[in-house]
Amino acid sequence: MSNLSINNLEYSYNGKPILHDLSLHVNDNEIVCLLGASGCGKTTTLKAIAGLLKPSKGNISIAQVAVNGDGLYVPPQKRNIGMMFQDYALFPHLTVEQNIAFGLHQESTNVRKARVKEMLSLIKLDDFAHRYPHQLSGGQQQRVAIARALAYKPNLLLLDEPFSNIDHQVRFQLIDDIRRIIKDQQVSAIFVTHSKEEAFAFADKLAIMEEGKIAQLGTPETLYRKPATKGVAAFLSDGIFIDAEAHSGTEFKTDYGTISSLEPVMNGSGEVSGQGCIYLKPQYLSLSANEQGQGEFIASRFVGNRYLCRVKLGQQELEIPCAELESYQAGQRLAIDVKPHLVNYFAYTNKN
Ligand SMILES: Nc1ncnc2c1ncn2[C@@H]1O[C@H](COP(=O)(O)OP(=O)(O)OP(=O)(O)O)[C@@H](O)[C@H]1O
Repeated sequence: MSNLSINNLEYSYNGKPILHDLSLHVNDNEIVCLLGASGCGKTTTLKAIAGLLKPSKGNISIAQVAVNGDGLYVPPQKRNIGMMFQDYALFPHLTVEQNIAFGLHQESTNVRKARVKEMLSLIKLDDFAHRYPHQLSGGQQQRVAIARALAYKPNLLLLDEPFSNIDHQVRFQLIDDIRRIIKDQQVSAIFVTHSKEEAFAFADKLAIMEEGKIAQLGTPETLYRKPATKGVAAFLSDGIFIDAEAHSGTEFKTDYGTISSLEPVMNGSGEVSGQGCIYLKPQYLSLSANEQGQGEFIASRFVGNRYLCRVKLGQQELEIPCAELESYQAGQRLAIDVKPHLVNYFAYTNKN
């Protein structure tokens, strides 16, 4: 069942449309990550859900209760939403347990104490109840922040870049911890990040925003394998687009030879055909020295477990993984071999 339901939302800043016909549905106990280019409207969407701004059109309901739409506007404090923002700092003059208890002032002392104890145990900081925020690491502070956001049992949790100030070495452990905490509390969450790695590690589904609306919502694997738009493909991977003519859903003629798809690429009326482009992902490409080759070697770099060879193809450049350091010279011609894979093909229309 949908915990959050947003339909046809519109919002403009000073007459400039930011959210445009945006619809999004988040199921019970589901973590959805909003991803998209800087400035595409992710934070604006969170603010609209939280009630921090009023959309000009559309409707929002949380836990099946309408909070926006048809002239209705429920203020933030009545939406029962938990928030955890990058700069949503803990109160410095309150201890850990006082921070967690902050939203529980309407509860009896006994309920408050029990809930704080439960939350402290959930975030594994039982022995830190009397510490102040400055006596905690960044990761511990974020665990307290999540406990504070969850303490009053919100219907929905909003997280805006909660891990961006956390050291890279401990970030993915913290992501695992906070995901476990959210799942334990059976709450739905919307999470905004700039990092694809964080999104893949934290979310059940990704919602990619483009031009003020959701371009595609689905599991990370589905979006990666079958991106619905060129924007989604380019956002999730580091490939390039090349022209292609679809002879069938499995055979595509390109300047780099015929590329085969392991599964037929379909559109609404069957297998695709005609002119379009293919999104070439580096992991399906291999290089070999060849004076007639269409690629030009630029340089390679070591990235820990492999090398990346930077190659120029026509006017575009991309980095292709190589297991070993190749002794190519700058400017050397290289042949590009494309392994059969699930091809991402986009038909050309009048628009593109
Ligand atoms: N208070 C404001 N007044 C005017 N324009 C604003 C305001 N807040 C945001 N904007 C504009 O609205 C657009 C969307 O901003 P928003 O913060 O939602 O983007 P975002 O996707 O979260 O970006 P980022 O990834 O950089 O954080 C941007 O072009 C931004 O400049």
